[in-house]
Amino acid sequence: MSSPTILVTGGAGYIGSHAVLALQQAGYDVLVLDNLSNGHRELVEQTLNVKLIVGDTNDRPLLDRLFSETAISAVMHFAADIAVGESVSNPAKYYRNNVVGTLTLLEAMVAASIKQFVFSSTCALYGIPEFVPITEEHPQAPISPYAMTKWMVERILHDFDVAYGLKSVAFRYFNASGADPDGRLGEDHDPETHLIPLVLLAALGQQKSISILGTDYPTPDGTCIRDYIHVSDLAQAHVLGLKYLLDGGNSNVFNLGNGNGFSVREVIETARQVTGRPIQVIERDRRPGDPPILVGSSEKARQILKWQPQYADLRSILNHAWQWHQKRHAQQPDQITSASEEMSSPSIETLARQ
Ligand SMILES: NC(=O)c1ccc[n+]([C@@H]2O[C@H](COP(=O)([O-])OP(=O)(O)OC[C@H]3O[C@@H](n4cnc5c(N)ncnc54)[C@H](O)[C@@H]3O)[C@@H](O)[C@H]2O)c1
Ligand SMILES: O=c1ccn([C@@H]2O[C@H](COP(=O)(O)OP(=O)(O)O[C@H]3O[C@H](CO)[C@H](O)[C@H](O)[C@H]3O)[C@@H](O)[C@H]2O)c(=O)[nH]1
Repeated sequence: MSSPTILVTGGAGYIGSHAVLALQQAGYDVLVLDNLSNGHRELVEQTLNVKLIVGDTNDRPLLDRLFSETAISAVMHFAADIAVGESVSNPAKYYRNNVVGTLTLLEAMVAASIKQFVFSSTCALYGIPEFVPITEEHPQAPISPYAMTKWMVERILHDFDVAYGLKSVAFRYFNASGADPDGRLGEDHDPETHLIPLVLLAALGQQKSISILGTDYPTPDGTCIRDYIHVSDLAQAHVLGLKYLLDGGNSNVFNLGNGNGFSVREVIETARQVTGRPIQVIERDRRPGDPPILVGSSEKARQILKWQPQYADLRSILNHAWQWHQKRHAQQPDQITSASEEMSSPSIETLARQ
């Protein structure tokens, strides 16, 4: 019997490419659909050796053709625009790509009778937490258009189950980070907005400094606290979520985090220790749309999916990311644009502790 074929949208991106690798290792056949707006062709075609269809989730005729030509068992949907700050200044882009694009994909799936869907949601839909660690029952109150797009898709998924029997698992990730422990894949966005890669780029000398975006949050050191989750652990959860659906599981939502919060300052300090390099810091104003603290409980995923993260400590996350960044920038010594470099001028400037 041949293996089920899984369509991975956004498989040329950061988390999607790690999921493709995990799916391959679990014995699935994989097909990637990616418009390469933020992804990497060579990652799919060379590193992962998987067929890439360069196309858009908004392209319904393409999706219809794809679903009629290939027997797809399930869809794993990573394709989206992902920058919280940009979603505040350009919400139209986010509602179109993340909501309309997903709706188009779901309608094509229903038309083709493909009934299993794994979705990249976000902990950002909880908004400013009323309690931590955040469980799946925590009230939802998104504070950015990005988070609102994920909230809307989760509502659509609920209604598509009731009306069309489409079964879904939505994973609400906390902060995806780290890189494949064997160094094959990593985080490669341009412009880069995420803290950990930007800190490591500063350690590498690819960025002059790292900006701390807000030092007046109601947290012990004034900087935002996040729950960093290793991308390979996320990928493993997706394989388990897929199996759960293919085994006949009902639609469900799961948090994916480690339950430990680290402040921006703590991440930078740990990065100094892991890399052994000085990292210069500039303190700037807050970035719009950032909740002060996001830390999650993933007990539900552990119990129902039997998910067991392998790399739960921040040092492993930073270490794997550091290995990958060193390799990546040794090959291509280019300069990555940091989204925060284009933001407001610094309020205070501090040189890093060495
Ligand atoms: N990175 C995180 O910490 C995080 C946290 C929570 C949720 N997520 C979600 O996880 C998913 C993947 O995030 P990532 O960090 O890997 O992002 P990424 O930008 O690296 O990957 C997204 C991929 O989707 C592709 N894409 C975008 N729009 C598309 C479209 N309309 N059609 C086809 N391809 C399209 C891009 O080219 C890119 O390769 C996203 O849905 C994101 O919202 C990420
Ligand atoms: O140069 C930077 C970049 C980020 N930060 C801070 O570091 C923390 C983490 O920021 P990231 O951009 O790395 O991650 P986010 O928490 O904003 O976003 C991630 O988690 C979100 C959920 O909160 C979304 O799902 C989003 O897609 C995903 O990238 C935030 O407090 C942010 O303000 C800085 O201080 N300096």
